[in-house]
Amino acid sequence: MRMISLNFMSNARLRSYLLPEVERHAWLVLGSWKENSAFSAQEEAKKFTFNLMAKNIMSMNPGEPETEKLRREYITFMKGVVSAPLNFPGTPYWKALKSRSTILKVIELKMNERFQKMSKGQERVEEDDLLGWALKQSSLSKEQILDLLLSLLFAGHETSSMALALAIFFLEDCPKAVQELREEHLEIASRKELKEESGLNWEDYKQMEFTQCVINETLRLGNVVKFVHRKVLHDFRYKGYDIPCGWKILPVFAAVHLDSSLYDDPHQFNPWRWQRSSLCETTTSNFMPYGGGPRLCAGSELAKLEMAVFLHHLVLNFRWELAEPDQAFAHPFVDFSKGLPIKVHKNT
Ligand code: HEM
Repeated sequence: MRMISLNFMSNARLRSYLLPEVERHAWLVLGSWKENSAFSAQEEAKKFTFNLMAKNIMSMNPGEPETEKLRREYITFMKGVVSAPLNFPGTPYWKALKSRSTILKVIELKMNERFQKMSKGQERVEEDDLLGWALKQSSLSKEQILDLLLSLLFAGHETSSMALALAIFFLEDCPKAVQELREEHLEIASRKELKEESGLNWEDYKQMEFTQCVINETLRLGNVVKFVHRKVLHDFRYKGYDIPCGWKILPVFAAVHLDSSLYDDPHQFNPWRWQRSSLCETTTSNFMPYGGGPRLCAGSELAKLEMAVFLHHLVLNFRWELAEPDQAFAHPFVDFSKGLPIKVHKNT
């Protein structure tokens, strides 16, 4: 299943297929923003990443009733994922279980429809999605495919939308970074205008150097995934402590990312720290927002691309401010208590 995910988000697919898709979905969301009216930036970021995933996993189109229903079910599901396990009508846990089974039914329906089409040779070119790929892998059972699609829909939109919301939040408080970001993207946009090109390409993306610093700093300070679960496979000794085989351990990334011996002034949003070459080389031990080892995030390159492309159009087209004060908290997933309400003004 990991191999299918990795192939689906391979470098070649990112360049040729997913980049234009990401840009199209970013525009769909940003194009609907209304001047001077307050809305939840977190919800908008979720809409962007969810629609992108739903389209590329199961060819579900943004805005269509079934896609909207699935998105709403997902929101209910997420609200109950970390609630007390009280399974009686009305509790968040009960609602989450109901939503999970509705989501699985929708995926199963899509799977059956596709299976029928494939057996009749009626598959359409635009349905070159993850579901199609998974069905062609005869080694996967129906349950495994359901599990793969559900996991990717979850892994692929909750984290990157939160990272994007955090970037919007940190940047709002750092006008100098917004200014530098805007200059970088204006340069890319004017170069494209000279060449009479439309639509971002891979070379444009590779020019987004300061943007990558903003993304790194957002992930370091925001800690979208604070820790992961691991099981100890053999006895080992760490810093004088004996850790026995079979124990569960939680490597806490946030502790590393906010360690003042590794990062100066670690609670400060400072994207420029990533411009220093020594830190740019730091990937595995000091900076691990995508985890590490054999379970390293399969979608890290897609996540970076999503954030960079969204930020490109955001800074080129809008200025924004918080419509009311809000704060990110971890419970244990990072969330904004008010959904990060913002107001935008179009750049003239
Ligand atoms: C900023 C955004 C993201 C962050 C911070 C993030 C973080 C992580 C982390 C920490 C893990 C490791 C979990 C563990 O070791 O137990 C992980 C796994 C995973 N992520 Fe991401 N992720 C992001 C975006 C994405 C996206 C966009 C996708 C897919 C479209 C994705 C797909 C996956 C998958 C499939 C795994 C499981 C890998 C495996 O177990 O083999 N992630 N992610």
